[in-house]
Amino acid sequence: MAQLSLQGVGKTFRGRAGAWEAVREVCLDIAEGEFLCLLGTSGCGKTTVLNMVAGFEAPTAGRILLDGREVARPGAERGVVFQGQDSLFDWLSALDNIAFGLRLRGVGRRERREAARRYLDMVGLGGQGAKHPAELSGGMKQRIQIARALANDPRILLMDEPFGALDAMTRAGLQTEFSRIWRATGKTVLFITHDIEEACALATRVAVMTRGPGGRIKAVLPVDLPFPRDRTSDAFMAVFREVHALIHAEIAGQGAA
Ligand SMILES: Nc1ncnc2c1ncn2[C@@H]1O[C@H](COP(=O)(O)OP(=O)(O)OP(=O)(O)O)[C@@H](O)[C@H]1O
Repeated sequence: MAQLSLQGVGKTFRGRAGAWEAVREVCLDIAEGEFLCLLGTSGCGKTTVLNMVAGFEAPTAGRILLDGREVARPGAERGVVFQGQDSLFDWLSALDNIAFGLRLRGVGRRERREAARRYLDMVGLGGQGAKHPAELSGGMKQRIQIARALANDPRILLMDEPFGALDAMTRAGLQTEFSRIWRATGKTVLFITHDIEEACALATRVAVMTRGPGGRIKAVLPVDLPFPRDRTSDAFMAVFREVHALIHAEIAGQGAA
């Protein structure tokens, strides 16, 4: 049984501007420990899908099952890492930001400090836990967000373009590190991106969406390449080209055919 199953999921927003169909009939089965990248052009509905899996939004069609049970609300077994770096609490140190969820769950001070230190080390920021968000670079803040999500020990990480706002070199470095962390922890990851290279570097499967409105899953491609991945290898280039062709058909408007 898939850990996470999206079955004919649709979302139509209704507001003052009228109805807007963001996604239509999205079907996806994600196995435990998988790294699935949801890739698509801007506005195709990627964030909408992630928000529904997170339980922030309810589907208007179909259903989402987690371990066979319908998702109705957010839950601690799903950790979310957002786009950008604004979700950290400015008034808390890096360490206290990481420990925040544990504190809410009533974990004792010593235990949560130990856990926070462990995850701070894991994201390569050991010894920098006393710094506040204003004293951290963009890449460091994203590492803290990842550490904070991991500290809650979720079964699934939901990540919405977590490296999108970073410069190319920082982004590539964090991709490599996060891939290592994923392999070490065995978490299931649903990762949203519009970056083809990022998807090919990280994913075990890439799900390509059609362009919006009413974005659907156009194709799901397995990326059967060993980790750590060599982005200059012929095999990597071949996968990149395949995904690129699917995405560019969408940009050129041939996708619906
Ligand atoms: N709350 C909302 N009310 C109305 N329309 C919405 C709402 N949220 C999203 N939409 C619309 O749904 C469509 C999909 O938006 P979504 O943010 O899911 O796309 P995306 O693929 O994540 O885009 P991007 O890559 O640019 O972040 C867009 O046309 C957007 O305007």
